[in-house]
Amino acid sequence: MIEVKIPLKITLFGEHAVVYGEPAIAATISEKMKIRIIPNDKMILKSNSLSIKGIKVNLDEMKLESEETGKILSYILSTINYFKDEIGKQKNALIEIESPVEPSVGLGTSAAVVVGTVAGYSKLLGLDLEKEEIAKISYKIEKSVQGGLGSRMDTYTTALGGIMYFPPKEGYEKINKKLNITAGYIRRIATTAETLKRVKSIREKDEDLFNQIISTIGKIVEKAKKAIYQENEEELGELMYINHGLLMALGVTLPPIDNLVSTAKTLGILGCKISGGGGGGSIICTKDERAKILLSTIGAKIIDSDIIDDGVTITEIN
Ligand SMILES: Nc1ncnc2c1ncn2[C@@H]1O[C@H](COP(=O)(O)OP(=O)(O)O)[C@@H](O)[C@H]1O
Ligand SMILES: C[C@@](O)(CCOP(=O)(O)O)CC(=O)O
Ligand SMILES: [Mg+2]
Repeated sequence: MIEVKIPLKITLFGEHAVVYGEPAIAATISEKMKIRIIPNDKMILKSNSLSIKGIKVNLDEMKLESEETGKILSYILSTINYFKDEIGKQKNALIEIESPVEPSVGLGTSAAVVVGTVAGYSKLLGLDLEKEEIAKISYKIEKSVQGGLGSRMDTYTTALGGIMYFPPKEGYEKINKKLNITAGYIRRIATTAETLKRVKSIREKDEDLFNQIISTIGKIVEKAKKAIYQENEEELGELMYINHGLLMALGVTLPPIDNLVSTAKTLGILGCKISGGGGGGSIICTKDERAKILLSTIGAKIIDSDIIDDGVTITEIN
């Protein structure tokens, strides 16, 4: 059996803008997804956290049919197909996913699923991929499932681990600094793929205005990078509020989250913002007990958001 552990991630700064070539900063947290790959006579997927709405059962073939099923399976199926079509290798396995959170909460669950499956399945196929290679393949797969939309941020962060700065357009740089964050999430209806399409349509409506917004986000990211290196938590917090405001301008925030963020500012919490794809999902604040209380008032689930250095880990258990 192969067991893969993949950390979830928070986006500190620059989500959405990174998709259009701007810089971003993300970090892995102590919440981890586990994927076990067990050789099997059939290809089977098992997951502890798939809430599938509107299930239909085809009694002729005893098959489960649902719109959600396609969405849920897409990242795994594309990974299996990648190795079949591009590498010419295939082996049946039971793929078991154990996630500490529901799918699609802005914590990089899609990247974790892809990175974990690429890491574990390639091992089963006898390939010994470096973490960077896992990140590269996973990025390609995640982007293709999302209809060609998406950045390298989530897959590279979850594969390589730590606080990661992504310069404009390409590359990455690990930031060896400490950061303390409080985080939680609320359920969201739209997936990141769907939110990305909506953001793209805003761009098509007024490209000039859109470019102004995302380039300002890019400037915030560069200032935030400096603030992290200088351990200036006040500056960092202030930049989180500004980044949130621009994400609101892109239409990816929600009223309860906007209220929380502005209440947090009034209370003197150093910084808060939405994190990830938006439309609900994750909220991060500078570490503060009051932020936990605020998150609970909107029904958010608090997560273990200690920033860790690990990326994906693969263990073979015989
Ligand atoms: N526990 C899981 N088991 C199987 N697939 C999952 C799981 N969690 C997430 N996924 C996949 O990731 C998709 C969600 O991606 P996305 O909306 O980008 O969420 P996130 O913002 O957390 O990355 C789901 O539709 C599903 O395909
Ligand atoms: C919105 C985006 O910048 C981050 C999405 O993060 P998540 O899937 O919501 O965890 C998309 C991307 O970078 O590919
Ligand atoms: Mg995702």
